[in-house]
Amino acid sequence: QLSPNFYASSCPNLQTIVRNAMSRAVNRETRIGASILRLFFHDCFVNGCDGSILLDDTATFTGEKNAVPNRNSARGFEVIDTIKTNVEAACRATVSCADILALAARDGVALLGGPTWQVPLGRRDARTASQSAANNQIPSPFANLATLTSSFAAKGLSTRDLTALSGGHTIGLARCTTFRGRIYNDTNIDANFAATRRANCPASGGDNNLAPLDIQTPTRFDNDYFRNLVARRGLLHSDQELFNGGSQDALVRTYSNNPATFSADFAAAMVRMGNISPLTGTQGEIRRNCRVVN
Ligand code: HEM
Ligand SMILES: [Ca+2]
Ligand SMILES: [Ca+2]
Repeated sequence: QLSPNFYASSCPNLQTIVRNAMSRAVNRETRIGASILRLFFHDCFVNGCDGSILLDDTATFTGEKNAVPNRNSARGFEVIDTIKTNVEAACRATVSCADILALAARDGVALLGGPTWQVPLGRRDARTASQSAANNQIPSPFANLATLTSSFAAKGLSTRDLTALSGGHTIGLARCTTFRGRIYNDTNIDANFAATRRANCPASGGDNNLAPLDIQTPTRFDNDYFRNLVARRGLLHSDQELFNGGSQDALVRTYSNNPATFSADFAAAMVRMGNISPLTGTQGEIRRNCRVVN
């Protein structure tokens, strides 16, 4: 029951406000488009797209920011704060943080050269968060294809959605700790690529050293992620699971040869991910500050 026109009369300039702020943020740091896209994924996979990931921990409230997949990793919260401030100035107490995140993720992708799509709107913000759900329901970079498939199925997403959405790894960076096992132990990896990555990710130490998820075009939203997988240059173990002799090999090849198919599937899958159990109507609230419940 979300609709792209949800704020058409209550906040007619919403999309322009979000787009302008994202444009400034991406110009300042291209990685921010990637970071915001990931925030949206990590929001939607934990009790739906309800802005839960945006809530700060306090003495009496345990949020999701310190869950294992997010701690020292999730970033871009200041940009969401800026957008929220601008949106509140134009349309007080009207637009949810969950919807702002959905629009910002779409705009980040488009600003880095990727597809665009209409974002269904009308989500409301959670008054709760779940660190344990974040730990248990956000997929691990060490997972195999069967586990990734079931993580996505648990959210109503298909294996085709899994593969298309994993194409989000065409932008952004990962810490050594998330891919060390792959570059030292996996055998389904290009030897030169593994050597290149080991140079800045030692067998011990350097846990926070960064490497691009897409070695070719880390700041461009294109289909190079899939070309890398075919060349056995996936950075995460979970990435290469999509092209390792299993059910997704053919689709990875299709995306690697046909950027338009990837773009269309990615956009459609982003809408489906954005539909994961939203709060609507009188559920939840319109948070005034994305970091705290009203
Ligand atoms: C399929 C299961 C997935 C796994 C196991 C996974 C895992 C990871 C890991 C481990 C990182 C690096 C985090 C760090 O080192 O701090 C990362 C980064 C990233 N992920 Fe995923 N991810 C998955 C799916 C997705 C999806 C569906 C999207 C979006 C559609 C996405 C978008 C991103 C982006 C853009 C980054 C880079 C963020 C930045 O540079 O700040 N990922 N992912
Ligand atoms: Ca959530
Ligand atoms: Ca790329």
